[in-house]
Amino acid sequence: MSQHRPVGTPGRAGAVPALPDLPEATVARLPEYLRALHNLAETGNDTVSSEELAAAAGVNSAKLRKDLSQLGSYGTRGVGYDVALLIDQIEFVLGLTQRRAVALVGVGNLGHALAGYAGFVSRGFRIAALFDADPARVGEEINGLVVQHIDELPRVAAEERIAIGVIATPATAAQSVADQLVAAGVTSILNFAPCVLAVPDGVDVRKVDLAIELQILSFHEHRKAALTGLPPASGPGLPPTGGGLAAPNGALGGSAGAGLTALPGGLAATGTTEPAPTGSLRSTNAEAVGS
Ligand SMILES: NC(=O)c1ccc[n+]([C@@H]2O[C@H](COP(=O)([O-])OP(=O)(O)OC[C@H]3O[C@@H](n4cnc5c(N)ncnc54)[C@H](O)[C@@H]3O)[C@@H](O)[C@H]2O)c1
Repeated sequence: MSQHRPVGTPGRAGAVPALPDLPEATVARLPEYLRALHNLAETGNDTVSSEELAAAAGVNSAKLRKDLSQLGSYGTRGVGYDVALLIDQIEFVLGLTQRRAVALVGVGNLGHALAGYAGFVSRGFRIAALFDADPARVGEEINGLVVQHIDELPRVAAEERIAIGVIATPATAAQSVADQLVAAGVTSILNFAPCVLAVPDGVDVRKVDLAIELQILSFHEHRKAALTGLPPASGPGLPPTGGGLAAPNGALGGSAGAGLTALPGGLAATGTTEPAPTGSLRSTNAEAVGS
């Protein structure tokens, strides 16, 4: 007996299929399952157990079973999940059954790398247009696409039915670019600029900031050093600042490395990390990495 109960009815002309209202954390894990499933399919696997899929996706198997049950997918006892069917279900829920057109704004260092990234196409997206404000960049061809002036955005967005805008401009230009994208009808934005964007209701913003990811890893390094009492691997410390946070000396076993300075309220500052720029840590937009 098949234990897959598909949500909605993919492909039924004229019908708006029912979609489950999934927790954001589940939505964030679905692409991981999809990537693992595509790898399994490519290596000739027709079925997969929840344990195998969980290991391939790097999550806990109970969490995976719970996530997939919310899609109406329970697997078959003794057999596992049908790989092709689960790919279809996840792609349907993520809206990947149609190739969405993406516009990239800001074709500098990062924009060049993104424009040349083959992974977008294989994961269901089509970079349909590249824009920049610098006349020196307009007309340049990257991966078969010609960079257009940002003033062309409204026309091109309508012609290409742009669904998603990617911002790779300096932070100072990002809000104005977001406003232009929204005015052109774009309702989903992936923002690489280190700033918070204000957008109207109904517009989704995801933010990618590798520096924030590094800062989070830095916190864990910092904490490990405090717990073990070993000096951090990064070498000699900088002069203590009031901006850093660390565990209190006493509570975490005393000598947590050179430069650990007790602060009122059970926090301490070490001289081992530079203070984080406050702007980059204030975000109301969803983080696209590590959320
Ligand atoms: N998210 C991350 O992990 C990450 C990593 C690296 C860089 N960044 C950020 O990405 C952004 C781009 O970085 P970069 O190194 O590619 O910068 P860059 O200066 O090389 O490129 C920026 C491009 O944006 C264009 N631009 C500026 N204003 C514009 C406007 N109003 N409309 C259209 N185009 C405009 C410029 O002409 C330039 O070509 C920066 O905000 C940077 O901080 C983010």
